[in-house]
Amino acid sequence: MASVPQAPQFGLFSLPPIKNEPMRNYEPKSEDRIKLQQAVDEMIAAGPFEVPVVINGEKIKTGKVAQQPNPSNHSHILCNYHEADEALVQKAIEGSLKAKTAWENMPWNDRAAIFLKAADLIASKYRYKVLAATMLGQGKNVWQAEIDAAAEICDFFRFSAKYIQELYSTQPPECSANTWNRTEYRPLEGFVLAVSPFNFLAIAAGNLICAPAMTGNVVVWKPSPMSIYSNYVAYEILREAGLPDGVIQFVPGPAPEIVGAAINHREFAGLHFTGSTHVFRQLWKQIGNNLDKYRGYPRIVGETGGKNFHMVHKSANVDAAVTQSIRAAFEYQGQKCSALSRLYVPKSMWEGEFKQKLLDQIAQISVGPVQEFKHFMGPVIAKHSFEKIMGLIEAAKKEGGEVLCGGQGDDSKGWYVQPTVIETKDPKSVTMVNEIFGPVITVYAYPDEEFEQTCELIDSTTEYALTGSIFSADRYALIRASNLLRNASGMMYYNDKCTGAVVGQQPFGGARASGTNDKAGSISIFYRFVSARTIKETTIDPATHIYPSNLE
Ligand SMILES: NC(=O)c1ccc[n+]([C@@H]2O[C@H](COP(=O)([O-])OP(=O)(O)OC[C@H]3O[C@@H](n4cnc5c(N)ncnc54)[C@H](O)[C@@H]3O)[C@@H](O)[C@H]2O)c1
Ligand SMILES: N[C@@H](CCC=O)C(=O)O
Repeated sequence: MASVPQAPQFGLFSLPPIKNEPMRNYEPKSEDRIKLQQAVDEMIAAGPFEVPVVINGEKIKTGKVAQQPNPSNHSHILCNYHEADEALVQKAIEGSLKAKTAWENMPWNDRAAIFLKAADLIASKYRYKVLAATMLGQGKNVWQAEIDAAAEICDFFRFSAKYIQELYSTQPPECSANTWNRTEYRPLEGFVLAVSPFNFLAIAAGNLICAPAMTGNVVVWKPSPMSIYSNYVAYEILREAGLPDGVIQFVPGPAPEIVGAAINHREFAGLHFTGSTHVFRQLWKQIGNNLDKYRGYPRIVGETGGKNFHMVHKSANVDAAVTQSIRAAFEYQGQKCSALSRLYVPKSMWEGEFKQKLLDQIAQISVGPVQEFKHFMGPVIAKHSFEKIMGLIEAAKKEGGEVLCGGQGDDSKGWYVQPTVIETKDPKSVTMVNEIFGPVITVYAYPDEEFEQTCELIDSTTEYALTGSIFSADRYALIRASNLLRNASGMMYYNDKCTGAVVGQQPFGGARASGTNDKAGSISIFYRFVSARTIKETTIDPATHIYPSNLE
């Protein structure tokens, strides 16, 4: 157990300049390309790796082992990981509560320094290793891995420091005579449970665990079984950067058991979740049922599913709308929560040139294993995803949807699904409504004169409200659609694709069934993991209890 540091801080420190991590290109024959290819090849040859549970800094090999396959080639096992059980969750919680006093007493600049160092380590010494682990484990091609596991994760660490500094500086604007008002932003009492999705390392390690930890909370982290290895690599980097024992406990294992044990604990203070809507709803209900058990009211933060749209107006630039739609729908095989899933195009434009241009560009997309850098698309994450996606394509066909391209999958070596476009005459058909999380878009060619009615249709088609875009060269149409679609998404793009939010630039989150919209990548999220205490100090004592108004 670390002793409680009470280091004096003789200065109000500024942070080093905070900027987005520059993206690298990995063009053929570049040094980055050669070194990354080497890291990928070495990782394939050296695996499978062994990943322990980590509690209080101790690496625990439970002997109950599960596997994370490489989705590009599922006979290749990337890692074997040890699973925790309920007893280890109790140990993790107790250990984190013991680590809490020292952690929350650590001066803010020292806490920040750990995460700033982790960002610098990822950006330099470990860049290729983190990228290789993300490519092989999560089926990302180089560019998608660079977005996530180099740029966004560093951005989360660095911008979080900036936002917390801003939060701590947010103080009451007024003090009456002879008083001093102050606000301190205490961490929550108890521990925070972080439950992360497979698809973004940055969301898991950069946001879900670090937003609470950086504000002084202790965290029990249950990573996704489909991204264990990259998550563990990032965790080890945080440890190398100086994260003390017990502050973040790494607890992989069977989800209902691990999460259930944490949620049932009296000291449960908050859930930081990203994943599917149905799991989040289930957890919220479990928490609600436990309310009498807890010390306080747990904070519940969850970003969940999407059914994202592009709305194209007749004035739009067709080439731009086509290209942006392809990127939004098929990058990372449609496995971004923000991925395009519903495309609305005026009928005359669709039949005129949009449809043909879309199909011509999609025909050039290559799909293949991520270690072959040339492919625009890789595999989907797992067998169950492959089956769900293929099942939804079949369901769309049964409802009369016409498959214009793709519709085929091959799971013999890896889980590959071809980029698929379905045209529907029924704007509320199955693939217009349900989240697919795969490389499939459904197009509805709307009557040219029904632009406004189609906006209302978009708004009322699904329960989700995550991301959406409007393509229009006509500013009046843009404004009209934006007003009609005000509540249809938490992220609205004008003449841009509906994916690709950047920390520090486009705070991310959706509403309705898509989440609590606490906007990761902005100051807002940090308010959820602190419990402010207001302090008023009086310097001059009153002489009497009588007020002037009491005088005759
Ligand atoms: N809105 C966002 O910011 C955002 C970002 C990324 C992903 N997502 C969403 O995440 C989903 C894809 O990720 P996923 O497949 O990892 O999601 P998921 O819901 O299957 O899993 C998320 C986490 O919950 C855990 N989990 C699963 N079942 C559980 C249960 N019964 N009890 C407790 N925990 C359980 C998983 O093990 C994992 O750690 C999509 O719906 C996507 O839209 C949303
Ligand atoms: N922030 C990412 C999406 C993360 C969800 O999976 C984007 O905007 O594309």
